[in-house]
Amino acid sequence: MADVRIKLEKIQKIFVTTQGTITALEDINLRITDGEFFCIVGPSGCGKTTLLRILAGLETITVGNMTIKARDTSRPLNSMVFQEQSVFPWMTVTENVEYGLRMRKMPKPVRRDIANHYIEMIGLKQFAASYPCQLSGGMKQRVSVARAFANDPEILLMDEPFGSLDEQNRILLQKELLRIWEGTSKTTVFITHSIDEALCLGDRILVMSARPGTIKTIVPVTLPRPRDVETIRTTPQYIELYQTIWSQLRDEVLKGETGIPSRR
Ligand SMILES: Nc1ncnc2c1ncn2[C@@H]1O[C@H](COP(=O)(O)OP(=O)(O)OP(=O)(O)O)[C@@H](O)[C@H]1O
Repeated sequence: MADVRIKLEKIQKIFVTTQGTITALEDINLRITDGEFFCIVGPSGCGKTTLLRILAGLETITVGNMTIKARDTSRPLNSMVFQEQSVFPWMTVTENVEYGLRMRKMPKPVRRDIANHYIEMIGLKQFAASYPCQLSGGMKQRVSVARAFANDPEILLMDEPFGSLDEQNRILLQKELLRIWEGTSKTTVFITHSIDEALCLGDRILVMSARPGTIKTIVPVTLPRPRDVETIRTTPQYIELYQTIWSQLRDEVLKGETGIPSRR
């Protein structure tokens, strides 16, 4: 069995605002193993981003413990990909992709090789010298994904990275992400609003409750790998898993909207 990479114990997160306190997360106990693709779904405002920001070290924990095992201290602990395009507009595609490596003072020829490798993998070789303003939204998001992988972090944190893309671009990027991830087996935590996306990509799916976000259930995705995102949706196994997750999520979405659980 793979080593535990991320361990969260009894995590609680309370935000203190001028209007009062907001309990965003409550009693989160979680173990994510090395190389796992771990997806998180949950109703809007249930604390998904807060949880990811805690993992990234961008948010403090009110109560509880977090342990992230680092194998190699010369590598960054994490890289984050956001929903909004977060490329630097004044840098070319290559400069964007190699940014983290440059910050780590990696020699230029080495970082160029790594950047070129990922630029090729995301299909932007012809645009390597282009600036973000010359790229479409989907292409810019590809650059963010390539930069995150080029950085070679211990864990990859993705907050709805394809949420703003159209259906066609989303499918293409899911395929590319799967291909790169399958080649690196990098521990990945991926937030999405889409059960479909979580099923196409994930090894396990955490369904969170409405705020305060707790762990409602964790569903292992038993679909075989390598996965073809175009055909997997038609399998009976996929349909069964979809229904299992939706039945858990539906009540929480309704609770989030109305404050009361559904009768169904
Ligand atoms: N810095 C902050 N200060 C105060 N409250 C916050 C802060 N960040 C998040 N919250 C609150 O914590 C709760 C969880 O927010 P969070 O953004 O983590 O949810 P989410 O599940 O990612 O939502 P969505 O799916 O809509 O992006 C919300 O009620 C939000 O208003």
